[in-house]
Amino acid sequence: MGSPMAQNLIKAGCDVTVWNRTKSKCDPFISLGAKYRSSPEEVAANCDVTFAMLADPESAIDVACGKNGVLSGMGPGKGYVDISTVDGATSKMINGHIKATGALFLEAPVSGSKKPAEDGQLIFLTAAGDRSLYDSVAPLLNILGKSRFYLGEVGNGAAMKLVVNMIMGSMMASFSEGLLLSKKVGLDPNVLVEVVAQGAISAPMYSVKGPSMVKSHYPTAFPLKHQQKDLRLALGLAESVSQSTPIAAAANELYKVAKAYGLSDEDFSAVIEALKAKSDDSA
Ligand SMILES: NC(=O)C1=CN([C@@H]2O[C@H](COP(=O)(O)OP(=O)(O)OC[C@H]3O[C@@H](n4cnc5c(N)ncnc54)[C@H](OP(=O)(O)O)[C@@H]3O)[C@@H](O)[C@H]2O)C=CC1
Ligand SMILES: O=CCCC(=O)O
Repeated sequence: MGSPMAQNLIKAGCDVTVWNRTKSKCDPFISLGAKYRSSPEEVAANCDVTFAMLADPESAIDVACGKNGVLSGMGPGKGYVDISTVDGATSKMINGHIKATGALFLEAPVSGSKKPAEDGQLIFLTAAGDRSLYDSVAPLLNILGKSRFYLGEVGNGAAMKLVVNMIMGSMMASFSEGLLLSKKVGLDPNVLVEVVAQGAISAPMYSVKGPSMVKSHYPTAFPLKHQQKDLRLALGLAESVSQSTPIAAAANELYKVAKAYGLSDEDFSAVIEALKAKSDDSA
């Protein structure tokens, strides 16, 4: 996700500096004119605003607060925008450390996957205690996304993102059950995809991913391991307020099974494979 976003900023004429743990992934951007720095600290020290797009809470904390991390390069007049999908506690912790340097922090997870990222059509779910950074990076968010919601206190953006992805993970698990059931009772799952697309439960996700799921193809847009991470974090959020989420809990178990089958880096629609395996077990 970080790659298409960086590319869009470069194409828009922004002065971009990049860093990634696996350096080779920076090479295409260096060819496009971006500068390269050898650590998150160096990036932060040399830029007014630093964007981060990282896998999970652990990597977000490590890159922000670890050795040669963003914190060491932060200070007054600078801003840090974390786009990674993390939990509210992680976001608040990073916010606290960034603010202590005199810099500003914006939590800005996104809805929308690889294609919307390439097309600059992401939906930003932003939240920060300090609105001035939100206002100053608005032109950059407008390059990367088609809409943005300012949600107030840090933690609200993470919570919104987790609720959205909790729904998405359950929807995909349910759709997978429907595809397999239709096939088992002698229906054509391709026709099911068409029927669903015409009615009240239509969703771009079903129309885009359904045809390839029928062919057992799962080209990765949103890695399954990240969907399971988001369900796990959403269940933690629900528990923190004693909200019952039995559907999401069941979906999470299915994604865990899919991970155990080695599907972590496939698209999250590969969760259907876990159901196929379960059906085979009980046959
Ligand atoms: N894909 C999608 O459709 C969407 C994803 N998201 C969220 O965005 C984030 C990124 O997703 P995506 O780009 O798909 O994921 P990827 O797994 O493709 O990329 C993860 C990035 O995190 C880096 N990383 C992982 N662990 C560490 C670490 N310990 N230290 C430093 N860097 C690390 C990786 O570096 P390296 O290249 O070295 O492995 C890579 O740059 C996730 O939080 C995901 O939930 C949000 C919206 C949509
Ligand atoms: O976090 C990933 C979301 C993927 C999407 O919104 O299509």
